[in-house]
Amino acid sequence: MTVASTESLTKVYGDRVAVDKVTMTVRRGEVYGFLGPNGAGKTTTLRMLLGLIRPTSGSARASTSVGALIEGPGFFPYLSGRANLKVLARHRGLPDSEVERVLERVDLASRGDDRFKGYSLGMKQRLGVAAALMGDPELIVLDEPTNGLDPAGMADMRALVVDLARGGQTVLLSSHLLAEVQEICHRVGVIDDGRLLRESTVAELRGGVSLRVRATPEPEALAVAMRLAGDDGVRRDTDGSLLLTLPADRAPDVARALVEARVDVHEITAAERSLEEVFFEMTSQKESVR
Ligand SMILES: Nc1ncnc2c1ncn2[C@@H]1O[C@H](COP(=O)(O)OP(=O)(O)OP(=O)(O)O)[C@@H](O)[C@H]1O
Repeated sequence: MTVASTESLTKVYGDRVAVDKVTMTVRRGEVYGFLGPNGAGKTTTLRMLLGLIRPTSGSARASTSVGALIEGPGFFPYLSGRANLKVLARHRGLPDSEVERVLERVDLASRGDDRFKGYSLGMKQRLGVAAALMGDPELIVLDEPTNGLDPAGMADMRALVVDLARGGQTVLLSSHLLAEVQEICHRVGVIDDGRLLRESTVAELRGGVSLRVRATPEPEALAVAMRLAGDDGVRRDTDGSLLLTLPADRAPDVARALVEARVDVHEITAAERSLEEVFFEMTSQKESVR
């Protein structure tokens, strides 16, 4: 079930198209990674989805309750984390018990009485997530939640997102870090230069698992590979090995067929493309179309 979606969403600033006909959907229960380099249009898209700015054309809607951490959370520096959340809770008519629940959720309960001012950046971000979780919204939107954090803070934030997802929380997060998205997201929308290049699961995006085969003589190996994986299912890698689009459990079949064809097998391994490779391939394809 879709909890948030955009349809041909567009935002123009002067002569700059910040977001260009973006159509995306976030489904209930998933961690959706909105992935793209700085300036790609992620924040602008999220702000339109949250109704903070108006689209130039197209539409964006969240069909459910939403909590968000979108720009550096505005907390009072001299109040404690707990007191800051209480201010927000009063403002929104929520009980103090909700403050305690979300402080526990982001693992800040024991530091809740410290002044916000003295928090590390990671703790400040986690307090921001706590604020977004107040009132138990079905969807939470996190704009670059790990940006600026040190490695430990990033790891904490990733663990928190994974933990929220395990509890059934739907999360939409933006990131320019491929490794991060690969690690914690179920589905990804790749955005560059305002345009959504692709939307799919992380696994689909990487093109599934393929088998890397190193065998000689090469022409005979290629013929066998094509017979098993189809003409379109074989690529030759730069080092001369063959990449077959076949699931890893077909490795024994491939080995047998090669041996039967009197081909010497030097290596058969499962090879998965990293999201990084796919991303650069995608963005360079886009360049060449221009
Ligand atoms: N209020 C604004 N006025 C003019 N241009 C803007 C405005 N907001 C964003 N832009 C431009 O729109 C483009 C997309 O910006 P946006 O902040 O959405 O990108 P982003 O992917 O979130 O990048 P970052 O991670 O750097 O925030 C950029 O070129 C930016 O300069």
